[in-house]
Amino acid sequence: MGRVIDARGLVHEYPDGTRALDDVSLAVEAGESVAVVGPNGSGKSTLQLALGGLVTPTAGRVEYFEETTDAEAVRERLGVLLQDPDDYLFNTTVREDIAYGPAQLGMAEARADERVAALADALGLTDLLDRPPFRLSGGEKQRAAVASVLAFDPDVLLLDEPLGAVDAHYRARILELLDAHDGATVVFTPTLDVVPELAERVVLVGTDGTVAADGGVREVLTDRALLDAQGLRPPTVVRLFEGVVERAEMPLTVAEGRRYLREQ
Ligand SMILES: Nc1ncnc2c1ncn2[C@@H]1O[C@H](COP(=O)(O)OP(=O)(O)OP(=O)(O)O)[C@@H](O)[C@H]1O
Repeated sequence: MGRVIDARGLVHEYPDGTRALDDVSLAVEAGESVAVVGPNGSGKSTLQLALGGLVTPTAGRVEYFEETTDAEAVRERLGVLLQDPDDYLFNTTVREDIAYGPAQLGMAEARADERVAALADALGLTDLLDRPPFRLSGGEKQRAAVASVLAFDPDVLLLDEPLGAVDAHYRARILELLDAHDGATVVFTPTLDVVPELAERVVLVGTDGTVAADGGVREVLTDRALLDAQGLRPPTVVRLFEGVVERAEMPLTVAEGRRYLREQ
């Protein structure tokens, strides 16, 4: 599939003059998993909206699948999850919400039912399928929104804070689902602790709306000066081992930290 997303020189200014993105370029290859991080208000959500074709940037352009710069032409291949789950859940029941994408794509009913059941099972929604979405808790809504995006099997997932409201159990489930989502390309906006669980690459959007860093997870998340300059803290595990372990050996996840300690 090659290059799935090729964003060049994105600038976005909201009508009130706020410049949310300033010359952001980002190329994402098929199968890559990229975490977009940055302080509050740096432009992460705006970047996801621009990548998803849901805002038209003031300048710059996004090319999809080396084919087109028209997001609408590839809409069914883009799975976009915005920050607020209420933007997705508008049907009468959770089941209809999850089945909505597959129905829009004309997926055969039996296959769509299967997908709804499998996702509901994986995300603990089976007993909630007949409920109206507005009667769900915050975490349940977020799980339902993630299910509704995964249901139609998009080639690229643009997920703005998909894990914010979910507890540790379902966070792990969602990460497993994303990891298993065959060949999908994922651009997601997680908290720093979660980044090494899924991403290989980190794009750090700075307070000024520019790309402050774009590199490997280890390179970016162990760069204290870089993170300090943006008011960010390294993941908890990195803070624990900072000054004790060289950057090149630094455990990035709890599992890696445990392994390191066992080997001492
Ligand atoms: N509709 C809007 N009108 C004007 N300014 C906006 C609008 N939406 C966002 N902004 C501004 O654009 C900048 C980037 O916002 P954005 O929501 O993209 O940041 P973010 O990195 O996702 O933040 P957070 O971590 O708080 O979710 C901020 O200064 C924000 O105040």
